[in-house]
Order: sequence, then structure tokens, then C-alpha cells
Amino acid sequence: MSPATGRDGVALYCPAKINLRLRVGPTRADLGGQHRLDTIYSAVGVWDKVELRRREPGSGFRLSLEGEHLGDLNRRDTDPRANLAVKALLAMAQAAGHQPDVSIHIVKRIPVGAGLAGGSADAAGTMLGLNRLWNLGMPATELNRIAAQLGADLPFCLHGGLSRGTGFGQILQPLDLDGPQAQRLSRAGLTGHLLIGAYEDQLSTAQVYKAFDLIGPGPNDLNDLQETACTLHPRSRQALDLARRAGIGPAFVSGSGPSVVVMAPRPEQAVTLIRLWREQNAVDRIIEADSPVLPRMVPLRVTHGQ
Ligand SMILES: C[C@@](CO)(OP(=O)(O)O)[C@H](O)COP(=O)(O)OP(=O)(O)OC[C@H]1O[C@@H](n2ccc(N)nc2=O)[C@H](O)[C@@H]1O
Ligand SMILES: Nc1ncnc2c1ncn2[C@@H]1O[C@H](COP(=O)(O)OP(=O)(O)O)[C@@H](O)[C@H]1O
Repeated sequence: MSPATGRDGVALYCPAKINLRLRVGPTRADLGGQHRLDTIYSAVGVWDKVELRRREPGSGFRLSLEGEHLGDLNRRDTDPRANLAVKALLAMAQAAGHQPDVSIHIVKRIPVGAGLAGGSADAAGTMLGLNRLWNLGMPATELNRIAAQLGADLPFCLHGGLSRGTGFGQILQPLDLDGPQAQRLSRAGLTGHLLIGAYEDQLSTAQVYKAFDLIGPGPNDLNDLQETACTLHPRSRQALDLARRAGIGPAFVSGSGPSVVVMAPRPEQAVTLIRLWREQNAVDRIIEADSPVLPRMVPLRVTHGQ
């Protein structure tokens, strides 16, 4: 049994992401044709677990998935190289001049294709874990550069907590969790205990952004993509309306959706909302969590032959 130093294996607890504000501007050539964003990211305590273990030199990578809600990851014909965690492994291996002889085991709890950045969370966890496993000492600037090439919200997922995001979402201004901006968000009821209403349905981020160019933002939404996500997925609008009529909130769609987020600081609010959502079959899965949170890494005890 190797000592729990992380020398042969590390486990990462990767939080989901919501947007407490999401302003979407026009597509820009200097942003690679992506929309200019001004957003407040907040990491949420819905955790994927990414376990990384060294494999024999030259044996290549191996990916395994576990979880009850794997969405379109569950298809037999899915190429493992399409998994964002594998893309992160290959990008880190290339940047570090390393062979990608690593097994990646992901325990999925973050709903897939939900607007919660589950893929980016796993990819960020893989990057942080490899930086430790391979003793790279890669600085945050280099990790951010690689992350931004893999996904717009991946740089945020490396850090967690609260952060403003601009550019296409990759330019970060982390917010001090005790600072004035975090306190303002807390006074607005946008931090603390929340409920996520999730669906077996998925929405394609690319499709939502494309439809946004035709539909545009709602008049008073925290999230400019919300009107589009609710148009494409009406059950999300139903779930939000139930929360609003019960006076529970703020309530909004998470990122490109379809999942919805309702801030529920008091226990009785959560009980009421869960009852309403279930009575009206407004959501498929309800998750209670707190926000903001930070990613965590722990050494893995690797028994030989594992
Ligand atoms: C919408 C947001 C809000 O935080 O999160 P999710 O809902 O995906 O979690 C993000 O902008 C999603 O980030 P991410 O999921 O990494 O998107 P990517 O894979 O990089 O991009 C998928 C596609 O979305 C479009 N895209 C993405 C970001 C952006 N600023 N403008 C865009 O137009 C592009 O068509 C891109 O090809
Ligand atoms: N490790 C992963 N976890 C979740 N989705 C992944 C992963 N790797 C690739 N994907 C793909 O990314 C797409 C978007 O998934 P996800 O990041 O969960 O949603 P969103 O972009 O809406 O936050 C899905 O269709 C899924 O097939």
C-alpha cells in the first residue's frame, strides 16, 4: 500500500456551477465567434468525484463512469475521448510532455447537460489532480490557459468559490468570500442554501446560445439565457413560476439550463417547494445544496494491482 501522499492516486471533489448573473452580449470575432459575457459564477455543493490513478507506462488511459444520472454519457457508442475529463488529461499530457498513462474514474452526481458545468467540473478536477500526481507545479496562469481552450466555464471550475467572468467567460476576477461584493450577493439572497430542480432532458449549450440570438433576454431575468432555456424547455418555466407564486426565491435557470435554481434560506421554504414541485411533476430530480463552495483534493490509497 503506497503511503497516502497522492504519489500514485488522487481524488478530487468537483463542485457544480451556477450563474448568479449572466449578461450575454453579441458574438465577437475576437472571442472566436462566441458571445461576450459578464457573469457571476458561484460553485455549488453538488459534487462529482474524479479519481486519478497511475497506470503502467505505455498502457494509455482508461475511463470509467459511475452514477444513476449519466444522461447521454451512458450511450455504449460514446467515444471516451469525447469526455471532457479525458480531453483535459490529453491536453495536460501534451503541455507537460507526459504520457497519459492514467485511469480516470468519475462518480457523477452533477446532472448532465443541465447548465451546471458538470463536464467542466470533471475536466478541472482532472487538471488539478494531474498537476499533483505528476508533480508538475504548473502555475494557475498556465492551468487557466489550457482550461480556456477546453471550455468557456472551465477556468472558473479550477477555482470554485465566487468569481466574475468576462470575455467568453474565461477572464476571471475571483471575489473574496468575505468581501463587499460577496456580502452584497448574500444580502440579495444569492448565497447559502438552495434547491436545484433537474431534468432527465438535456439542453445543448451551443443550441441555447444560437436560439438566444433569435429570442433574446427576458425583461427582468438574472440570466439572459433564461427566456431561451424556458422556451426550449417549458417545464423549467413551470418550476420557476411555482417558486415565485410561493414567494420563494430568487429563482432562475442555471446557465444554459434546463435545470433551475431556487434560493431557499429557510427549511420550511425547501419543504414547501419540494412539495409543490412534486405535486405538479415540475422537475425530475431535486437536489439540496449550499453555495459558494471550493473544490477539494485528497490523496488516494492505491493498493497494488488496482
Ligand atoms: C452557458 C454557460 C454559462 O456559464 O454555462 P453552462 O450552461 O454551459 O454550464 C457557459 O457560457 C458555457 O460554457 P461551456 O459549457 O464551457 O461552453 P463551451 O463548451 O465552451 O461552448 C459550447 C458552445 O456554446 C457557445 N458559447 C459558449 C460560450 C460563450 N461565451 N458564447 C457562446 O456562444 C458556442 O457555440 C460554443 O461552441
Ligand atoms: N465528464 C462529463 N460530464 C458531463 N458531461 C460531459 C462530460 N464529458 C463530456 N460531456 C458532454 O458535455 C455535454 C454538456 O454536459 P455538461 O457540462 O454536464 O452540461 P452544461 O454544459 O449544460 O453545463 C453533455 O452532452 C455531455 O455528453
